[in-house]
Amino acid sequence: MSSDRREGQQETTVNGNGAVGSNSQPVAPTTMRATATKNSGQRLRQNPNNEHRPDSYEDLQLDFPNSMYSSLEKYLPPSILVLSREEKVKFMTEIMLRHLPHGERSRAQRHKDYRQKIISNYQPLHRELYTLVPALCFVPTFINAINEGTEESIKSILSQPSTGVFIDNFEHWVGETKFRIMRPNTMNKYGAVLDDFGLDTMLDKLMECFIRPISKVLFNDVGGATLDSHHGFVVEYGKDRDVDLGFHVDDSEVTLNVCLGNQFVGGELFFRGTRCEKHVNTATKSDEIFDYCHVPGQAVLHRGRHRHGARATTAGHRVNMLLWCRSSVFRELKSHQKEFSSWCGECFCEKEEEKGRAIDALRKKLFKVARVTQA
Ligand SMILES: O=C(O)CCC(=O)C(=O)O
Ligand SMILES: [Fe+2]
Repeated sequence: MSSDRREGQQETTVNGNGAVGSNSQPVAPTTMRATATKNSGQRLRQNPNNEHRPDSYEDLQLDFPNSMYSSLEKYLPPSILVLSREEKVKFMTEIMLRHLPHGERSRAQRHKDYRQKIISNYQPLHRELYTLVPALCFVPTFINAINEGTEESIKSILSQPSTGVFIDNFEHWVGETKFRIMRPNTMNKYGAVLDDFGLDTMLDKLMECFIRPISKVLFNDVGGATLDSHHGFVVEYGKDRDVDLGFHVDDSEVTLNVCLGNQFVGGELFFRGTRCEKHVNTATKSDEIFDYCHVPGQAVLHRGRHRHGARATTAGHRVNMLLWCRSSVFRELKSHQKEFSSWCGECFCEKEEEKGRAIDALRKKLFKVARVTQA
């Protein structure tokens, strides 16, 4: 099976822990280093200033994930904290850039240029999609449940359909201008990275305001409560498009998969149990087999490490939007702790077997003691 299937072609990005991200987030240009600001001699604080309330950077098109700027702000020296938001951005970008290895910096530069080219040439058909207006995108019951934010309210809407996003316009533009776009992954020859088309701020909001509250309840064990970056893209299947998608795990903690349409036959998702890196190729247990038929307008939310694939779309045209949500906190913790995979079906079984063996050994020991005392 294909594990972390995008690894081969990821644009490496820093996502807080130095962990590899995919090509979701643009990163800073190398030239910014050469044009270092007058503040570049300043150093970060050793400890965060937890009293400080960071600025919001959500509305800006930034070189690193927006949430990283808010987090880093607590470490700014007092003389920088008083500067304008733009100056703080410049200072923090320089710092983050300094921590990128050289090869990644030039790759980052190319990706930034690539995005800039798209943004300055592409005319969005539905500009309203670039700001997430909940009332236009979701049914009221969904919004109410998120606002309530309880386990009960979240669970009550899990089978509710959520509305789609129009993406056909991208492909039309790509066809007309013959612009060579980067595909979302190595397995899909069709589809597009939504973040490259300027939708990253909107998708960040979707993740923070809607996916994170749900994941906090459902997938807390894989960092659902701390999702802080994403990779958003669309995939297309059918005649003259991709046919199916092999068995794989995603480079995400939580994946949102929304079926946008249109009419199609086939394309079912098949799930085969959640696995950590060590157990990704182990056998499937019968209770882990789950097949799901896509329905336009409906979304599936699953752990990224839940092994899955998509069967052939045998007729029509299927378009799905994927939002791979990641948690830098979870990845950081995982890299330091061995016992960090309670969510892996195989680790769980190994633990249960171990427990069984320990109980067996204890029983035998007690039995022996009882026999000795009886004799
Ligand atoms: O085609 C689908 O619905 C699944 C897509 C998917 O699993 C992915 O892109 O990671
Ligand atoms: Fe996937």
